[in-house]
Amino acid sequence: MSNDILQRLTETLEARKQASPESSYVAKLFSKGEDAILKKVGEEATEVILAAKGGDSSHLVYETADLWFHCMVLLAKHGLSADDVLNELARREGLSGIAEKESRSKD
Ligand SMILES: N=c1c2ncn([C@@H]3O[C@H](COP(=O)(O)OP(=O)(O)OP(=O)(O)O)[C@@H](O)[C@H]3O)c2ncn1[C@@H]1O[C@H](COP(=O)(O)O)[C@@H](O)[C@H]1O
Repeated sequence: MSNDILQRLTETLEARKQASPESSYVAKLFSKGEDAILKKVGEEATEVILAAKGGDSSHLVYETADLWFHCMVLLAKHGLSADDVLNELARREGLSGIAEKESRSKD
């Protein structure tokens, strides 16, 4: 799995912060402020649930991409990026490894 797309998208989102609102979808969303971004995250999360219930796997992937994308816009708004989330997941993986080793050593 490659994180290149996340890196490129992160750079694009950062660049959109300086762009004029009418120039692009992301620039317009940034200009509307955090509540507009949060609204999109909420809508896309609902669409993911409906897609999962609908049983069409390609639709589920499509809606999940929309949700991940809007979460990345939200992270960018807060000066964060996908890297911060990946680091948190890596940290948890490390923790779960430690917990697993601890439980094995007790056996
Ligand atoms: N990955 C995405 C991406 N995923 C989803 N979307 C947009 O998110 C919106 C999804 O919302 P909806 O499904 O509700 O559709 P909508 O009715 O058009 O949305 P609203 O106008 O109601 O907000 C659509 O307008 C999609 O085009 C995205 N827009 C942009 N990107 C990436 O962001 C980059 C920068 O985008 P621009 O700012 O448009 O250049 C692009 O190069 C892409 O890589």
